[in-house]
Amino acid sequence: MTIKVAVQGALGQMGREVMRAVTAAPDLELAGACDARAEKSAKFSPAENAPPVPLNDNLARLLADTRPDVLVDFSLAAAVPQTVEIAARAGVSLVIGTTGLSAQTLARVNDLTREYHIGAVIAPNFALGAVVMMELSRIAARYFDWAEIIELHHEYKADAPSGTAIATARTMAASRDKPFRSLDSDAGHPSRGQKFDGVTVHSVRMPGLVANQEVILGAPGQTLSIKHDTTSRECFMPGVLLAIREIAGRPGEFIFGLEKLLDF
Ligand SMILES: NC(=O)C1=CN([C@@H]2O[C@H](COP(=O)(O)OP(=O)(O)OC[C@H]3O[C@@H](n4cnc5c(N)ncnc54)[C@H](OP(=O)(O)O)[C@@H]3O)[C@@H](O)[C@H]2O)C=CC1
Ligand SMILES: O=C(O)C1=N[C@H](C(=O)O)C[C@H](O)C1
Repeated sequence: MTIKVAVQGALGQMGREVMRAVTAAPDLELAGACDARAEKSAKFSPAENAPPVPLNDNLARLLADTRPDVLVDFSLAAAVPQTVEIAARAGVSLVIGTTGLSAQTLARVNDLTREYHIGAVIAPNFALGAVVMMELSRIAARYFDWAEIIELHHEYKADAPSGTAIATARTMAASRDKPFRSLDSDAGHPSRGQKFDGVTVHSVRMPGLVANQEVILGAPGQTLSIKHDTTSRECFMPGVLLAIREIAGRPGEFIFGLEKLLDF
């Protein structure tokens, strides 16, 4: 059975990559594309030699016209609350990679999955290597009382810190039976970063980067560094396609984190 997919934020860096990956997958069909900048009802070609697909800046109209099974969203955090309401009412399941979402938005998506019998996967990072990095950091956090994260991204990134850094810090803290330690003298020194669940996070933004994260854990006499480097956005696609295929057959389920779909 072919799964019909629409993309929100289609003209962005990730949206374009998702359209290429969906077009190349034999079991998926790119049904339509939505973006804030799209000309209504325009048609455009998502990849070389690919057939044109409808491109619309009105999501409700696009979903009504093209009837996809799954909407993939890589857009802007502020746009997601409206997107999820429109998709749910249209009975379309969600795969969301947009970061910077509030706790209220996550809770609302959870409610919508049950109310409208749709599935939803939200993952701060779809790169399998990054998910492994987060899992290794979770395990290591039990054995080290000190931890800091340095995340480095391209200069166009809208949010800081990254969704991955926040999720990593939360997962690490949750795996421990006592809080992480840090210096009392950190207070009042902005260059010491920002704490999330006791883990200090530092954000670097500059051209030349895609996405990188290093988790450094410390204990007397030793440190452990766990690092993931993204060199192209292609790395997110196996995770995005996995999420599309899984959620198409899991109505009513809300899944946060790609690790829940992997065999850890
Ligand atoms: N989970 C993961 O694995 C990953 C997550 N991300 C996240 O994905 C998101 C997008 O990243 P990226 O592709 O680099 O960003 P881009 O800015 O390149 O793309 C976002 C696109 O969404 C469009 N957009 C903004 N507002 C709306 C709206 N209201 N309706 C429809 N489209 C809209 C933008 O249009 P315009 O430019 O006109 O504003 C733009 O075309 C970010 O939150 C990023 O953190 C990124 C990589 C991996
Ligand atoms: O904006 C990006 O580029 C990325 N965003 C995600 C995040 O905020 O963690 C995932 C990855 O780091 C790339």
